[in-house]
Amino acid sequence: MRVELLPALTDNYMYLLIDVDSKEAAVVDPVEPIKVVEAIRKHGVKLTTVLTTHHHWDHASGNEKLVRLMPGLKVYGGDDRVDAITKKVSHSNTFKLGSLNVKCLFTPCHTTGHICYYVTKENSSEPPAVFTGDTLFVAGCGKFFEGTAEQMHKALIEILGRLPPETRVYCGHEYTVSNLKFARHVEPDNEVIQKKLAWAKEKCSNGEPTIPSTLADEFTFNPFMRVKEKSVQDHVKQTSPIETMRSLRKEKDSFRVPKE
Ligand SMILES: C[C@@H](O)C(=O)SC[C@H](NC(=O)CC[C@H](N)C(=O)O)C(=O)NCC(=O)O
Repeated sequence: MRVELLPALTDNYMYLLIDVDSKEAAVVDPVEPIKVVEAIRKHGVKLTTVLTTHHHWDHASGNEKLVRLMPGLKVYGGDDRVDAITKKVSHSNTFKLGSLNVKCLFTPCHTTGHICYYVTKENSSEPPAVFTGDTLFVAGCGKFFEGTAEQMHKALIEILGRLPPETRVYCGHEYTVSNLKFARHVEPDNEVIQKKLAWAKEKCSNGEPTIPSTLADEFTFNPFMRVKEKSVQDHVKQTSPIETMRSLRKEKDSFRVPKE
């Protein structure tokens, strides 16, 4: 499989997912359809599928226009509020994209109908990929607009956290630097966070993406995936992972990101 990053708006990512064997492609959250059409032409692939992570305008508002430009597209999503939806999916639904297998992971919390898409290639040593929308970001997670700490704990730890550690994480926004500044505030003695922050600042100053990450790496620097760690629990003065999740989210919602 091949994944092309397509930056959109100010800090969103769309992704072109290509099955190299069949040249069939899907696009994740095509908020800027013209850029998608250009990418399809550039890569000479056949777009058949739209994977929508959630209904927010900065992810789903390009669906209608893309379907008008390319009639016949299948539009997947987990919420009736997703524009132009043709295939409503739920947890563990699977389908094929050429030779790739796509599995839908229901991760409600940022929105009630949020879906992550987990992609594997059979009989291949290629690492899997997961498109996490606004559930899991590099070093952070989405705001709990329509859900609870229990739901985000389930999404991050029990669903995404149990995928193979080498799984590549493709998220919905470029928030890595600000997320790592919050992670550093939570765990000032965590050297992995310091190194990842220096790396992410360098990438961003060169205009390069910090995506993808891996699930194994997220467990080393993402405070929302480290809610079992004593250092993280101590920071928020909690002893349970779910209460730690709740407290971290509350604190980050009003965290003032330092300039440096
Ligand atoms: C409605 C739509 O705009 C979103 O939900 S975007 C995801 C959301 N982003 C923000 O609130 C913007 C601020 C952000 N902190 C930033 O770094 O620029 C979100 O869930 N953010 C996660 C977070 O931890 O802030």
